[in-house]
Amino acid sequence: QDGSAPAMPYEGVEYLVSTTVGGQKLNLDFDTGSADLWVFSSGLSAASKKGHNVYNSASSSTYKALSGYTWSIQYADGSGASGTVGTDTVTIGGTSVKAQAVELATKVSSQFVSDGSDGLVGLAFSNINTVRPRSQKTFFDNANPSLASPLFAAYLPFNANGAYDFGYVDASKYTGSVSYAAVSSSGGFWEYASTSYKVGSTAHAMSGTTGIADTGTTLLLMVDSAVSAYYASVSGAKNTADGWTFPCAATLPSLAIRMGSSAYATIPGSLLNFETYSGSTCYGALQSVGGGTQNIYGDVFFNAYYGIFDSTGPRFGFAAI
Ligand SMILES: CC1CCN(C(=N)N)CC1
Repeated sequence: QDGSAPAMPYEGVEYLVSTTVGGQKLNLDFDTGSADLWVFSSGLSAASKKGHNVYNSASSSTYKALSGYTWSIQYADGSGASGTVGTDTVTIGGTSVKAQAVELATKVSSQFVSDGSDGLVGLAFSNINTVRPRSQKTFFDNANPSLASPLFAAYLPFNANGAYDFGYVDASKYTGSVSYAAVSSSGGFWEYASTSYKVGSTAHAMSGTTGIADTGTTLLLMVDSAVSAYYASVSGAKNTADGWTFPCAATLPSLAIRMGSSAYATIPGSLLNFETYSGSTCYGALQSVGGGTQNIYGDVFFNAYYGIFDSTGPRFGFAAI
């Protein structure tokens, strides 16, 4: 059954969705860049639990342990978590899954202790789920057969309440028409070709590069050729040990990103100043992805576009918000 759940912005770095697991309410970070649903659990140390809602499987009448199953995940930023596994009823907005694999964290890295989320809902493809000895399905894969349309969508406006829609595209959340990029899921991500970009109106090739639609990453992370070309047009921009900074008074050009083999998605300059770095120096929302040829289009992308994760194809749809 279809549903929509509010997504609340948290400190400009993520969006949290109130989710019930076995009737217990948790604020979870929806992450289309991973495929594990894991929660802070009663098995964590007191220090790790500080400031978080915690799931206690012992007080859920619908919890079933998966004996001998474990999970362990490391994220790109070096953070990580691990623990045990069971199933329980998970409800997000109006969409419920009865026997969803719920991964109970018995260890979490310091980044998660200081983070606002009580865990993650992985919405990438189930082939990268870390549960062993048998990998488990994502909430979307489990819910999919019960949805009117086999898709979910992310509406994440800048510094405002957003939503995740399951089973339908909400035409009230975007303007103009939807464009689509063909997705290759073999790497586990909502990944598509992204082979050129425009800084303002100047186009540049980005041959052999892909992008992933990643609600679990805050910024836009791109290959160095694109990031250098962008900041070459920003006077006073500097690549510091912490990343690219520029004078807060600088006028930032727009960045148009080619999505698949067709349309461009244009991020306005106003969304490309992430935060004050120090004094009158600001920190860019566009930063280097480090190595490789896979760009990571995070929340800043979704601040400009409604994102449609459609399992038909699969394909990724985008429409200006
Ligand atoms: C490719 C990486 C992107 C960031 N990640 C994530 N959102 N969970 C990890 C994978």
